[in-house]
Amino acid sequence: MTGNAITAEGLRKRYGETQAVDGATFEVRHGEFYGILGPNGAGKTTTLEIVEGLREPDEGTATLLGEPSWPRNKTLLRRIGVQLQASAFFERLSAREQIHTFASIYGVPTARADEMLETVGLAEKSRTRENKLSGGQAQRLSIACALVHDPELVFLDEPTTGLDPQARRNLWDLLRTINSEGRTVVLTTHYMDEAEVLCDRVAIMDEGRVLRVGAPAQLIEELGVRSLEDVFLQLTGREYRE
Ligand SMILES: Nc1ncnc2c1ncn2[C@@H]1O[C@H](COP(=O)(O)OP(=O)(O)OP(=O)(O)O)[C@@H](O)[C@H]1O
Repeated sequence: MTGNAITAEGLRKRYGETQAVDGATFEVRHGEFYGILGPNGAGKTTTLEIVEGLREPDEGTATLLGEPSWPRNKTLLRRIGVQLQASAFFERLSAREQIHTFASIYGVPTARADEMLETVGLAEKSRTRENKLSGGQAQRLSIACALVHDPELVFLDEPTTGLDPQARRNLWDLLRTINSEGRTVVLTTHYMDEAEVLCDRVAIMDEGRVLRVGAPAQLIEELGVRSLEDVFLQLTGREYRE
């Protein structure tokens, strides 16, 4: 495929007095595992919402899979997967009912939805209600729902937040598989070790701008530091977790 999976140029978005995104520019290649890192309030979520076509920028343009993100494009929405927070599940439904609901929205056969539950290791929990799933299970269900229509590109917003180390590692394996099947993966995370092991490249964001982009190892070398955590500290002048 030619061109980039995502091109974002000079994105700006203001909410009242807050300049949430202030000229964000970056590109994601097809098949890339791309991380967006930044402290709370850096503008990551707003930037992704603009790229996904869910929010109109005040300025700038975003191109997603070769098409403009805005005005919202229904054909494009079918080609991308957006992981919703576990709190966005339909109330009182079981894991299987949740994913069947997503499948029916996209016209996907229920057998495919059941397969997806199995892929994320939730076949045994299919009859469990959303509010009875553990944190890791709920994250895996939300990823399964985002993948049920076999999108080319997946957006994951802090997929491993709040998980114990073993559950995080299991999810890393799943995310690697998703990417190795040829899908572009864009993820935001608060964990530098996670970005370091998973991402081909990361964009470091602060105050609505992309400060630097590169492969984790390359950034570490360029700045002459020991870890991505140090890169972050050096570029933003602050600890990642405040
Ligand atoms: N709908 C909104 N209305 C008003 N202000 C908003 C809105 N959404 C975000 N903001 C503000 O814009 C700034 C950027 O928020 P955003 O959620 O994009 O950052 P983030 O990097 O995703 O943060 P976090 O890591 O905490 O999720 C913050 O100061 C936030 O308070």
